[in-house]
Amino acid sequence: MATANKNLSHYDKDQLPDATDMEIGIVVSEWNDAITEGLYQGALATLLECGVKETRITRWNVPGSFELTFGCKKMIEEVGPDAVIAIGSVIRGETKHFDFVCSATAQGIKDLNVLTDTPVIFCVLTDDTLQQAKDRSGGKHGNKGTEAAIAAIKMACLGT
Ligand SMILES: Nc1c(NC[C@H](O)[C@H](O)[C@H](O)CO)[nH]c(=O)[nH]c1=O
Ligand SMILES: CC(=O)[C@@H](O)COP(=O)(O)O
Repeated sequence: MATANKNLSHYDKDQLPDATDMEIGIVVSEWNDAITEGLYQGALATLLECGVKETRITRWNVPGSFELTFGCKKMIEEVGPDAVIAIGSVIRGETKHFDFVCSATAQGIKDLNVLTDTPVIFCVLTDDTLQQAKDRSGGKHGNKGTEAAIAAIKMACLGT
């Protein structure tokens, strides 16, 4: 289902696991920060609404989405959260750089999910236009940050 047919911010809090004792890490890319800040605010608000304590949410910034993999890896090693949310916004430019950044970031985050025992949530928008990014970070299609926070809560206690 395309995002255009689904509100990214829709969820039923009563259907979620108890998140009151969870430790959540959030690594935020500074590229397109107007977008990534919107994603971060969506994720933060949802985590707090679902009972995660603000003192147990750790935020680190990295320069761009390509650095999210290293930032999440370092967060896992040094903080040891129950889950990490990787937040980025990649917007297509004139060259193929978009394709390489998106692919490397997605593969790197996938690799962390395979190689570590900590779930890393892919909250990276990969848009052709700024408007598409705005629509998915608190706009008409909701906020992928909300979706990512819900995924983090669910994955943090998977199998327990
Ligand atoms: N163009 C975008 C980038 N580019 C920067 C890379 O992510 C990386 O920081 C650089 O190549 C140095 O390693 N990053 C984004 O997050 N979004 C973009 O639109
Ligand atoms: C995703 C990017 O790296 C891109 O925004 C850079 O723009 P350009 O391809 O015009 O150099």
